[in-house]
Formats: sequence, structure tokens, C-alpha cells
Amino acid sequence: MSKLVGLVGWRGMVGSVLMDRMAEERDFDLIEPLFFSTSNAGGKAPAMAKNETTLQNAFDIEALKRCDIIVTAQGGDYTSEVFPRLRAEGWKGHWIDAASTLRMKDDAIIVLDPVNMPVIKNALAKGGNNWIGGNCTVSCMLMGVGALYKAGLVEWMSSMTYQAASGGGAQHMRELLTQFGTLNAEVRDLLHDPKSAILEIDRKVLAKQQSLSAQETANFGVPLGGSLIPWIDKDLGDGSSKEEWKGGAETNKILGQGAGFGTPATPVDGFCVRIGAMRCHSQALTFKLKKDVPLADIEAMIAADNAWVKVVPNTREATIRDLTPVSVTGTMTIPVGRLRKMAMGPEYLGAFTVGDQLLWGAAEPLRRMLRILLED
Ligand SMILES: NC(=O)C1=CN([C@@H]2O[C@H](COP(=O)(O)OP(=O)(O)OC[C@H]3O[C@@H](n4cnc5c(N)ncnc54)[C@H](OP(=O)(O)O)[C@@H]3O)[C@@H](O)[C@H]2O)C=CC1
Ligand SMILES: N[C@@H](CC(=O)OP(=O)(O)O)C(=O)O
Repeated sequence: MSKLVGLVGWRGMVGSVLMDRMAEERDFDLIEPLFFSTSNAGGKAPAMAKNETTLQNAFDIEALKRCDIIVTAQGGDYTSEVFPRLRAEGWKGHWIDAASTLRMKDDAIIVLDPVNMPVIKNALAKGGNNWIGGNCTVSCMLMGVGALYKAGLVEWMSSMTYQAASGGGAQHMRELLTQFGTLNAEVRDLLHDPKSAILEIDRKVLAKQQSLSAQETANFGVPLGGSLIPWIDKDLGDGSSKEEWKGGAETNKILGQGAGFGTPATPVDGFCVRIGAMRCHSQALTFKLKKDVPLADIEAMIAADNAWVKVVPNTREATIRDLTPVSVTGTMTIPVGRLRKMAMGPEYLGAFTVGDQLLWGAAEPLRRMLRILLED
């Protein structure tokens, strides 16, 4: 009999991408889906529903307890409210979650199976049942350069990120586009006049950016269109942002190394920056390798690591064609390019990578974990 799989958060941005991927990969053929809602219990479930066509109340613990597996992309507040109650009521099913809430708990595994299948299998064998998707930046980075970690080559890594508006949620994407529209409207006439002075355009754009209404910056807090914001997530009070902290903490946990595993952690640190891209996160990486490995060997290692990574030749033409958010958005490909030894010495490697933060960064690791459980 098919497993009963509860789906929570399926109509949100991450959830919609997840539903599309599940349909594409025919995951619904293998399960009996049970759709939940926080806002429309009793309404009609989406077309993928089979026998259970009514939306269940996502806060109804008895209804949730019926599920063998629950997959949620509803968000951290939902997880904080429902998960402890569900476990306290004795539910032993598998919980698969996009939210960060449970990621660093001892009994939770951060799932990214092309990178950490041994960690997942080990936890499954020990009865693990909490499977959490990683931070989007970390997951996309490891899908690209995980080979270097698997080979034990990384002494440390620094990551400078260029993170898309979608990381903040759907409203942030809308806000970015609204700001671009407002700025364009401000200088539209001057743009249409080829003889207009560019510094006049620049002055008017800046004046508009600096006077955007509170409504037009409600989500990011400051203008993002035509600017950037070098801080993502909470202030940890030690000079770093929570997004930067996740880079080190989650990378090591995914790889099954660090304090919790009785092995040394690999130092990972850098700056996380929000830019005006729509839904692809990009990262400039600097590695200190444990030894001097020829560049050709590094490229071969990265290219062979998984079915989605693609090494982009370090030429201008290939880079501007294949290593941008616009070329990657909506695809499962994780390009890694700009690979070169840096001026600091032969153990210092530079790389640049891009990933769709709603696919590998959020939805895909969850649906793959579901498949692992269904095939177990
Ligand atoms: N955005 C991102 O980049 C990432 C997000 N995540 C995690 O996933 C969680 C969900 O994120 P995200 O998908 O961006 O959140 P959304 O705001 O798009 O969706 C969350 C929920 O909001 C409700 N909702 C209310 N109004 C609408 C509407 N107009 N359209 C769709 N849904 C609506 C839905 O619940 P209901 O149907 O019950 O009303 C939906 O499931 C995050 O909180 C985070 O924990 C993880 C990785 C990346
Ligand atoms: N913090 C990420 C998005 C995200 O949801 O991250 P997390 O799953 O770690 O909370 C960003 O803003 O780009």
C-alpha cells in the first residue's frame, strides 16, 4: 500500500516548486498525498490529490498523526508550533522540512543526498526520522564543490555570496521589481533621449532611491534595486550575520564533521550579500587546499562529483554565457567556473558557482529525501 504523505506549505513559493518537481519526477505515482492548509481547511485539495480530496487543517494533530511521512515548506513558525506537539503525542513518522528551525538539533539530519548520502543512510539505520533541508546558499555551494570536501582537500574556505531576492520570500521579489519599475519611471523620458546627460539620470535615480517610501522598502528595509545589502538574516552580535554563521555550521553538519561528530570542523566563513537577482544565489569561493593539486585534476574531480554540476571553462565567453543567475534559473544545473589558482600560492583556489535557490537550495533535497524513504 502507498505511504500516506502529508503535504504542508504546498502552495507557497518553495512548496509550488516542490509540487512541480514531484509531478515532473512522478513522485505522486508512489504515494497517497494528503494536503494540509493553515488557512483553508475543508477546501478543495489540488489536482494531484487522489482519494483524499479535501484540505486538512494543518494544526490538527490527529490528522497529521495519520501520515507516515510529512513534508513541510510552511515555514519556521509552523514547525515550532506543530512539530513538538506531534512528537509529544507519540507520532513516529518521518518529518521532512524546508525550515531552518530544527536543522542544528542533534536528532536532525540536514539532507543533501548527492553530498551526504552516507550520513543519511547511517541515520536511517539508527532510526532517524527528522530530515531537514539545508540553507539554500550552503546546499548550492556543496552541490558545486562538494567533491573537494569529499576528497579531504579543504583546509578552509571563504565564501562571498550574491544572494537573490527570493531568499527573503515572494514579497521580496515583488518589492525588488517594484523598485526597478519606480526607478525606470523616474528617468524614462531622459532614457528615451539619447542626448540626455548620464549624470543627470544618475542624480535623479539616486534621489529616487533615497526617497523611496516606507511601503516600497517594507520587506528589505532599504532600497535593493540598483544597490546591494551586505547583511542577511539576524545580527549575531559578534560582527557576523546568522546567514554567515550557517555557512560554517551547516556545511560541517552536512558533511558529518565537527564537534558533534568528534572530528575537526573545516573553517568556512565570509560575507553574505543580498543583490538584485531574482532566484539564483551566486558565490565567489576562495579555498586554501591542504596541498597543491593541479587545476586539471580539480576540474575533473568537480565535474565527476554528481549529475548536476557542470564545470564552466574559465574564459570570458563561457563565463558570461553559462555562469549567471539568468542562465541557471529554473534549471537543476550547478555551474562551477572561474576555477584558477590564486596569486597567494598554489594551494589557494578560486571558484565561482551559481544555483537556483528554490530548486537545489530548497525543494529538491526534500523531494529526494522523500524518494529515499519510499525506496528504503
Ligand atoms: N524562500 C526561500 O528561499 C526559502 C524558504 N525556505 C523555507 O520555506 C518556508 C516557506 O517559504 P516560502 O515558500 O517562500 O513562503 P510563502 O510565503 O510563499 O508560503 C508559505 C505559506 O504562506 C501561505 N500563503 C498565504 N498567502 C499566500 C499566497 N498568496 N500564495 C501562496 N501561499 C500563501 C500558504 O499557506 P496556506 O496554504 O496554509 O495558507 C503557504 O504555504 C520559509 O519560511 C522557510 O522556512 C527554505 C529555503 C529557502
Ligand atoms: N536565508 C536565505 C533563505 C532561507 O530561507 O534560508 P534558511 O532556509 O536558512 O532560513 C536567504 O535569505 O537567501
